[in-house]
Amino acid sequence: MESVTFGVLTISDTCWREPAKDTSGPVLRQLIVENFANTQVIGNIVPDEKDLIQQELRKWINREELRVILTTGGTGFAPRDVTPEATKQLLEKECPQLSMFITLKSIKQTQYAALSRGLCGIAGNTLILNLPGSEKAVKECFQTIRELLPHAVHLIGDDVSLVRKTHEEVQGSAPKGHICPNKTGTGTDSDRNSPYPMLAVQEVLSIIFNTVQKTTNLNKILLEMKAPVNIPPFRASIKDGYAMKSTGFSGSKRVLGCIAAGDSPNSLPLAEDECYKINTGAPLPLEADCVVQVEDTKLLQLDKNGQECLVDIMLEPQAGLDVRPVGYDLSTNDHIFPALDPSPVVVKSLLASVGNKLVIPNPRVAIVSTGSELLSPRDQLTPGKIFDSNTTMLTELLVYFGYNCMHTSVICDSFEQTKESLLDIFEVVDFVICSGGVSMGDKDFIKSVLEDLQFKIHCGRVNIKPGKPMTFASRNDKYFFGLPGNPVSAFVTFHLFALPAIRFAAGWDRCKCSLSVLNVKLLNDFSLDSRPEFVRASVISKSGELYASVNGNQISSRLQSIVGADVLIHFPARTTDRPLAKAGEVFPASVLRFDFISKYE
Ligand SMILES: Nc1nc2c(c(=O)[nH]1)N[C@H]1C(S)=C(S)[C@@H](COP(=O)(O)OP(=O)(O)OC[C@H]3O[C@@H](n4cnc5c(N)ncnc54)[C@H](O)[C@@H]3O)O[C@H]1N2
Ligand code: MOO
Ligand SMILES: [Mg+2]
Repeated sequence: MESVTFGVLTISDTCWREPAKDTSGPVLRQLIVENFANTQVIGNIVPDEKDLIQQELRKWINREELRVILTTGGTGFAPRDVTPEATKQLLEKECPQLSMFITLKSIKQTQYAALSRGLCGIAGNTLILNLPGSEKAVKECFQTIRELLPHAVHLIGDDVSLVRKTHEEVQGSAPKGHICPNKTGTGTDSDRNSPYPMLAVQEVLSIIFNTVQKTTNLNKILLEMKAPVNIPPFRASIKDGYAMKSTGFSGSKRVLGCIAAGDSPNSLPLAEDECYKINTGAPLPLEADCVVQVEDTKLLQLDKNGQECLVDIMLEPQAGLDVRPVGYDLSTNDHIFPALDPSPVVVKSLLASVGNKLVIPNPRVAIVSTGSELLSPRDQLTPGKIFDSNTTMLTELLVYFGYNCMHTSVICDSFEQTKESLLDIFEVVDFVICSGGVSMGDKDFIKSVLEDLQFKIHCGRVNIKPGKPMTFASRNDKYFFGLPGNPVSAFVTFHLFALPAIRFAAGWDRCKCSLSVLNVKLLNDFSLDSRPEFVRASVISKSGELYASVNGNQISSRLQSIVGADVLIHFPARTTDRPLAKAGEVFPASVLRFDFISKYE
């Protein structure tokens, strides 16, 4: 619950006199910290005096960032119990259902809960809850309200993004259903808001990982794989030089011939004053056991054909010198992969090195672009039309990350044609990465087609900029990503959601599926948006420290913002406290490409 402060006020004459006796206050503070990451908690103790209670409450209510006050004590029937009376006068709105809810839950533990008079209500942007004084009661009440608090704070602050964030941060038992943020409606004429809740990025990723099935258990396959051959399969020379017996000495030796890489190992007799000229990687003659590099020799004589026939070996030969024994790099039955590395470059190269015919099955992916306005980049531009950049961009991104695109198509904005095409395409692929047609327009048919095809729409909106209407749906082991049509939205959501899903299906570990994240220092101020924003930026390395410069106008239609985009900076949503990301501040950023530094200064 970033930038939210809780206040815990212990109200008790005894504790005020002897603070060590206050156990409920510290317990509450601890519960808050344990349950809501990144929150601040302040605490104080006041006696059962109405004025003093109100004085402290007012101070806290006036603090903008202090959004929840939990009082403990002074709620009972004793003459000096005045917490509810002190609280009531400060409240702008009472929340009797919340007090009733707490009481109903507490009564299940003890009937004495009926003797607590605690109030709940709102003052300014602060929620105030009167909890009883006993440590046990405080713990029980906290459990009761724990899951309601983020939503309550969000509603009071009218801040959709904050509740998303805080909701995720409720540790352990976050509700499985989604909190419905404001502006979620039925999508009907009388309520034209999107019926899809805006999910947080992490929430969508969890859904994806819990939905997508691995097409192959890459880790298991790779870790269990044993080498069917030795590398090298023969004793190989490490140098260009002369192969000989180490039992011979330095001095002049007759050159019996030349052995090149690819020659089969010779088993001819070899005397101590004889040698073979040999190349790096060539097999040693059976009787030789060392190589002396050409730099440590001198040519003494050529024969009449111009071939070397006598050389001076200038150093003492030693057994094993510059020889790679059989299986030195990898022995038969050794594990081929000493560790997990999902990189297709690594996996395919190592498999090639052992002559393994195994092909690791990758997910079958199709790229689909929707839009009646789309023309192939090869066509002539005509009025009202635009060139289709998404098909090329998404196909190239797939290839860049090591996957094949099995199929591409461009579909016009028609329900029937979209439905028919998707049906056909899903016959041959596991994943469709589609762009366009997922927002609120009457030609945006993707979601209704998915429903018609009995796909489950797991996500219809994400709380990010760009990419809000990103849609993820599945049916059995078929997966659909509806990326928004705006080219930059498609670019960003491909990296954030589609790529991790494909990698996961391909057998990658969850933690490796998303792009790597590093910290960058911002070079210029940037106005934060009401949605968390993923901003294209170039990385500049200044004496080894990484800085980021935002790539111009970030409107989601402007594909130019991906030029020189090394990273996507993760900016949090704007809050009243923090409208700006300031130059010099450090932010996490997802690395978009392997060569991710644009400039060294
Ligand atoms: N009433 C609302 N309208 C819109 C909302 C909203 O919440 N309420 N969301 C906006 C956001 S955010 C985005 S992003 C877009 C997403 O739109 P769609 O996914 O429905 O995509 P289209 O409407 O088909 O196209 C949007 C835009 O992108 C251009 N486009 C589409 N495909 C391609 C392509 N292959 N190559 C190049 N350009 C493409 C298309 O021409 C449109 O200009 O919706 C907002 N609307
Ligand atoms: O989310 Mo849209 O992707 O901002 O333009
Ligand atoms: Mg649209």
